[in-house]
Amino acid sequence: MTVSVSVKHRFSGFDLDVAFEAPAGVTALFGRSGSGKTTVVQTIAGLLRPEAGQVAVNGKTLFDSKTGVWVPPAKRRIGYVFQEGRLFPHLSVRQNLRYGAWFAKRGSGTASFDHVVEMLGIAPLLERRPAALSGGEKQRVAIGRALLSSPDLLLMDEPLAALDEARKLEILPYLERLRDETATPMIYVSHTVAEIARLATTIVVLNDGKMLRNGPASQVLGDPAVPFPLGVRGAGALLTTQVVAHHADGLTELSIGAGRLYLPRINAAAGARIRVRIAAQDVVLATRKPQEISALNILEGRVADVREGDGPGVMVSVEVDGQTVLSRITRRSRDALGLRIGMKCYAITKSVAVARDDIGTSVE
Ligand SMILES: Nc1ncnc2c1ncn2[C@@H]1O[C@H](COP(=O)(O)OP(=O)(O)OP(=O)(O)O)[C@@H](O)[C@H]1O
Repeated sequence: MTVSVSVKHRFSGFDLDVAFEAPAGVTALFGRSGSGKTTVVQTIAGLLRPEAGQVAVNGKTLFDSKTGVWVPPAKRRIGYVFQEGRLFPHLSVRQNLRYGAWFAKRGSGTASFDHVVEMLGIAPLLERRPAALSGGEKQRVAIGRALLSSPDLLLMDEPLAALDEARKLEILPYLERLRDETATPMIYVSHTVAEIARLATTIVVLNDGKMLRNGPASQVLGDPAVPFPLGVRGAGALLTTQVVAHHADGLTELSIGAGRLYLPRINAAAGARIRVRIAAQDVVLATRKPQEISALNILEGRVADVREGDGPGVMVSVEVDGQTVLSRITRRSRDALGLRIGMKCYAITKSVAVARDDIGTSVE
């Protein structure tokens, strides 16, 4: 199942020109406010007819400016989840969900009501009206309703933007399950790097209507050239690790090759694959293995890249067992350490520096 998008459109003062393929899994459209994310999603949904280009889902052409093909939105078999759930207020949760199922072609429905309800944890809510749900619960119901229409593609436009931090953390595991347990490809819009790092299989970075990068999540987030247009504070590499053990002092031990990470307890069984995003600004570098230091995470690697930005900082890529850790340090520190590509070095972070919402599950 792939989604192929190539669209050009002009608003006064804004030129959109974007082309990408979204393979199975979650493709995140990522970029600053006004970069064109929603406009792209609207062209896929059929809510905006672009001036030129093509949109195809699973080989089926939905729009082609050359041949004049234009499938109207209601016929596209695309589920759309907006910032706020937009549930029917006069219907119960069960009826809202049934409304989604009603749209599924008879016999073509791949999503079973019970499975969707279980996966999103909404069984206790079925008889309630939307007014009696929290923001996070409403979003879970909205996602369930979209899934039950058995769409070929699920579009989610900042589905967590209206939620506070606690609600976001509550809903992210459900979205991870959705990614891992359904075959429905998803296009997920966000400008929050932590959300993208948790969920994305593929990342498309947009900037001012143009595509800046497109590739597997760990590659894009680990690319030192990407963070600058997005703001250095958001920079951080994505690591795939494996749970080794849970320790009595409340720490979970994760492996990354021969290296070890110790993080505050993670709720996952030994052997589980866990995604961890480590913010570049939280990584300290040393050229000799530090002794008598409180930071628990000391990963041995090699300098793979050193990139200067406009300010006093540089972004250093450290290769650790085939994966990349990014570290943002000053030029002064780079010079003091004499960092050069190929040099052995140690990437150090505190266990408590890794935020809860930067730890997810991973199946790749
Ligand atoms: N109907 C419209 N008419 C004119 N300009 C528009 C229209 N819709 C969007 N734009 C402009 O297109 C640009 C991209 O908007 P878009 O909503 O796609 O950005 P976005 O990346 O989704 O932003 P945000 O994260 O703030 O939602 C903006 O400059 C916006 O003002």
